[in-house]
Amino acid sequence: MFRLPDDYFSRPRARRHCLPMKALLQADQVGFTRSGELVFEPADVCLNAGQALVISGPNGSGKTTLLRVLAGILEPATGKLSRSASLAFLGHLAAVKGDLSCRENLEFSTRFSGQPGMAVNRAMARVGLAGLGLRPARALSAGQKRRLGLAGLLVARRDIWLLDEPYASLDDAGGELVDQLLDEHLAGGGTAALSTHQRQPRLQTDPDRLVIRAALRESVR
Ligand SMILES: Nc1ncnc2c1ncn2[C@@H]1O[C@H](COP(=O)(O)OP(=O)(O)OP(=O)(O)O)[C@@H](O)[C@H]1O
Repeated sequence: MFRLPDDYFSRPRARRHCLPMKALLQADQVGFTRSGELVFEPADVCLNAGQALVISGPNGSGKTTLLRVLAGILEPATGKLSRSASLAFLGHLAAVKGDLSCRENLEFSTRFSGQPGMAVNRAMARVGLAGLGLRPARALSAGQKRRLGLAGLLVARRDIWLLDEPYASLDDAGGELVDQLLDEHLAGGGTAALSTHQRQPRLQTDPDRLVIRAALRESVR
C-alpha cells in the first residue's frame, strides 16, 4: 500500500507534494555562486505533474538565476538537481530570432522537438497572431514577441515549463491567455515554474509558492 514519506508533513509546503515517483523536476538545496558568493539562499523545488510553482522575490534576488539553474543552463554550485521529463525555458526576453518570420521561428522550434505539438497556424491563432506568419519577428511589438514565445511552447510539446516573467509586456487578455495555457498544460500532466512581478497567476489549482531571498551582500551586488 502507498505510504507518505515519514517527513511529509514537516516539509515546507513547496515540497509537500514531492513524492519521488512523481517528481518531473526536483532540486534540493540548489544554490548558484557569482564571484564566490551565493546569489540566493539555497532553494528546494519540486515540480510534479499537474503542479505549478510561483517564484517571487525582490529585484535582483535571483529568480531568473534560479530558473536558469533549474533549466540546466547554469550549473548549480550547491545541492542536487534531477529531472525526468522534457523541458522548455521561456526567458525574460522571448528567444525569438528576429531575422526569421514568425512562421519560420515556430517551424524552427518544431524541428528541434522530439514531441511535435500543435500545428503552427493553429498555435499562432491561439496566441492571437493569426495572419502574421510572414512578418519578420523583429517587427513584432514587445507583447507580440511574448505571444510568439508562448506559441513556441505549443508547437513543441515539453513536460516542464520554466517561464521567466511570462506576463511581462502582455495586456490583460494576454495575461488571461497565459493562465489558460498554464491550466491546459497542467491538466495534460505537465508542470511549470514561473517568476512574476506583476499579475499573479489565476489557475484552477492553487500553485505552490517559493520566495527567493538574495544571499549576495549589498557590497557585492
Ligand atoms: N551575468 C551576470 N553577471 C553578473 N551578475 C549577474 C549576472 N546576471 C545576474 N547577475 C546578478 O545576480 C543577481 C540576481 O539576478 P537575477 O536576474 O537572477 O534576479 P531577479 O530576481 O530575476 O531580478 P529581477 O526581478 O530584477 O528580474 C543580481 O544581483 C544580478 O545583478
